[in-house]
Order: sequence, then structure tokens, then C-alpha cells
Amino acid sequence: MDKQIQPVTRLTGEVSVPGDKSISHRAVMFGALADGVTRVTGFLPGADCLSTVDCFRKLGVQIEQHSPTELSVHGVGLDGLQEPTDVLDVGNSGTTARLMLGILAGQSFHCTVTGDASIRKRPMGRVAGPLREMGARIEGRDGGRLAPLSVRGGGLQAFRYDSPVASAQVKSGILLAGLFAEGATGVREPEPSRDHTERMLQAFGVVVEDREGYITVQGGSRLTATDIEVPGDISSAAFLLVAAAIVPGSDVTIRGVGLNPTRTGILDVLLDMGAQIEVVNERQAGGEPVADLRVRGSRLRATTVRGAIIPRLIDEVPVLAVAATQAEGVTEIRDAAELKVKESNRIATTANELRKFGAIVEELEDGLRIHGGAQLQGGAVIETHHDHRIAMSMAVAALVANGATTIRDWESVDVSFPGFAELFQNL
Ligand SMILES: O=C(O)C1=C[C@@H](OP(=O)(O)O)[C@@H](O)[C@H](O)C1
Ligand SMILES: C=C(OP(=O)(O)O)C(=O)O
Repeated sequence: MDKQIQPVTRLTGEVSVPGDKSISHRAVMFGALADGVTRVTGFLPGADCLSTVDCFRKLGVQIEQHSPTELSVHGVGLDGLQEPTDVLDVGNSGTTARLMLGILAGQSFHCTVTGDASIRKRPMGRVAGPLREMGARIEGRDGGRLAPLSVRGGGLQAFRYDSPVASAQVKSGILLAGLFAEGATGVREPEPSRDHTERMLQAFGVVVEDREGYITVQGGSRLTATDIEVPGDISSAAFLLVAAAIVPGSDVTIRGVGLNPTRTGILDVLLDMGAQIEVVNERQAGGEPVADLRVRGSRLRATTVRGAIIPRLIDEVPVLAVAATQAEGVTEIRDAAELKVKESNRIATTANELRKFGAIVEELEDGLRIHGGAQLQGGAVIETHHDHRIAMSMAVAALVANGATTIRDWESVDVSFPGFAELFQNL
């Protein structure tokens, strides 16, 4: 479906963003493995999280959906999952694929995991490799690196893994397998990635320790059901933060945004660029810090983003690049080669699609160089490559173009942000 986006004069009002995608996935998965019933509120009813619900139902878990955002997950305990009678289809969701592979590695039954065309190109060897070293049998295309993957797990040995990438999906997949292994399993990463797994496992009563820099869980640790209140997704709020910052005269308040420090790189960078953002009403929800964010239209200046901050804003790079087109000076984003293995190659797609607006963007081996201060041109026809974050980032760019923009395959926004267009309309 094509979507036409018109430029706006300003954005004003108060909104909430949908629930955090990373936390919603984990609430379903950990709830499934727990003893007892886990009640989830603020769940993200995006396509990715619904794929997780679907896969765990196929694994024999009863999941009641009381409303789009409220679930009851009837946990089956650590040894209660059942062999699925059909393929487990993760759709577009890398998080579902990699975390679930960790759980499946601990099951002595057979199953097959697949997904859409994008998932079937994304690297699964980064989690399948270490899981094999723990004892799981995992086979698939390209020497077992690409889905569809066939898994027969069980009989796992504990493991200490030095991950070459800062990836919460790899870390989580291995720690989840570690729950089924004999002994203590630990993961060390080059830079800290998002820590929702560690926080939520602890909320479910599992001891998670840092042992000599390895985040470690003990095999056989049981999960006890708990209620999870999912905060608003800062990765979704990022589109509003950038939109309100670059549209002059805007004044937008976003309520209930999760501010886990492993996720707030986008705030740090926007503040550094001169954005006017106030953090108010700070509180805790579901073991995660939450606050309201008030953002006003501001003059932005260029910046350099590299190093340890990258995992803290990895999904926000495309929309950060949009902000950089409106900033004074040249912005450089480096150390972000991971972007090449997301739903699309986000270095290439961000550069190519922003150029259609007339922006000057250089594609680098590990990032982007964006020349700011450009008046974006209307009339662009954007290819999203079925990547939700590219669709929404280009929609934000379209707000400051000097004419209408067409965005192809708009439906991909439902992967992480159902209601995106309506929410912007209200502002
Ligand atoms: O663990 C998670 O929930 C996620 C981790 C990140 O991926 P990587 O682990 O591949 O960096 C992120 O890009 C993704 O949107 C969600
Ligand atoms: C990379 C993303 O998700 P996933 O890896 O779960 O597909 C994303 O949402 O930007």
C-alpha cells in the first residue's frame, strides 16, 4: 500500500507510544517458561510481537488476549513446551527468531524455524553457532547460518561465550539456552547491549550475575510468573522526538516512555545536537525506568556518533540521519556496521532514500556521513524495502519536505508501530 505524506507547519499535543517491542517479546517468552500465569499490560500488538505469541501457542502455551494490549500467558514451566505440529514462523522478527532459538536449543523435540524473505537473509549463525557448541543440533541453509533452521535440542552443556558483536539477541538466546544447560552459562560482549533480558529474568525470580564480566545464569533456574507492565517504546518515541525537533514551532509531550539507560542513546545525541527535550515525571514500571518527554522545535547542529553509544541507539540510526539532514554541519555516524544485517541494509537504504529528497548523504563502510542544512524536496517516491523503520523515518523526513512524498509498502509500519499515521494526524 502506498502512503502520501504532506509537509506540516507544526506538531503540537500529547500522545503515548505503543509498548516496547523488546520487552513485549520477552514478557511472552518468559511468561511461557514460568510457573504460573503472567499478566502483561501495555503489550505491543505489532506484527513482530504477534509472531512471538503465535510461535509460543504452537509450542503448546495458552495465551489469552483480553484486548490488543493485555495478555495472560499461562506458563508451562521450564519443561512444559510441546513439539509443534507445524513450522514456527517468526514473520519479520529477528528478536523472535534468535531468542526462541535459545529456548528451542533446550528442548529435546524437533522443530523448524522460518520467517519472511528478510528473516531468511539475516544471520542466524551468530546464535546457532554458540548453541551448537552447547550441544544443540541446528541445521539450515548456508551451512546452518540461514533460516529455515531445523532444531533438535536438549542435553545442553553450560558455556562461557565471548560474543564478537554487541547484540542483545545473541546474549539473550544464549542465556535462555543456559536455563536448560547443566552448570552456569555466561556471555560477555564487546559493548553492553540492551539489558531487558537480565532485568526481566530477575523479575521472574532468576538470579542473573556478573561473573568476571560474563552475564551469567544458572541452569535449571525456575521462573515464577509475575505481572509485567510494558513501558512505551523509546524506539517508537524516537520518530516523534525527531519530528517535533525538526518541525519549527512544535511542542509535543510523549507520555510513559521507557528510559532504560541501554536504550537512551537517541536522547543523548539529540540533546547534544541542541534539541530542546525535557524529561519529566520520572518513575518505574515493570522493573524499567519510565518518564514523559516534552520536545520542542529547535535549531540542531551536527554531531559525531560512534563507539559504545551505537548499541544504545542502533534502531534509531535511520531517524537520526533524518535529524542530521536538518542540522547545521556534517554529521558522522560510525561503528554501526550492524545496520547492514537488520530488516534491510539500513546504511544503504537510509542513504539511498534520503538522497531522493535531495539530501547529501554518503554511505560509509560502517555508517553514514550526512550533510545538514538542506531543504528536502517534495515528490520523492520512497522504497521502504519492507523495513518498518525506513518507512517511518522517511515519513518524518516528508514532514519537512517542500511537497508531498509517496511511501511504498507502508503496511510495514505495523511491525513495530501500529497506529503511527493516526498518531501523527492527531498532532
Ligand atoms: O533484543 C532485542 O529485543 C533487540 C536487539 C537489537 O538487535 P541485535 O541484538 O541484533 O543488536 C535490536 O536491533 C532489535 O530491534 C531488538
Ligand atoms: C532490528 C529490529 O528488529 P528485529 O531484529 O527483531 O527484527 C528493529 O525493530 O529495528
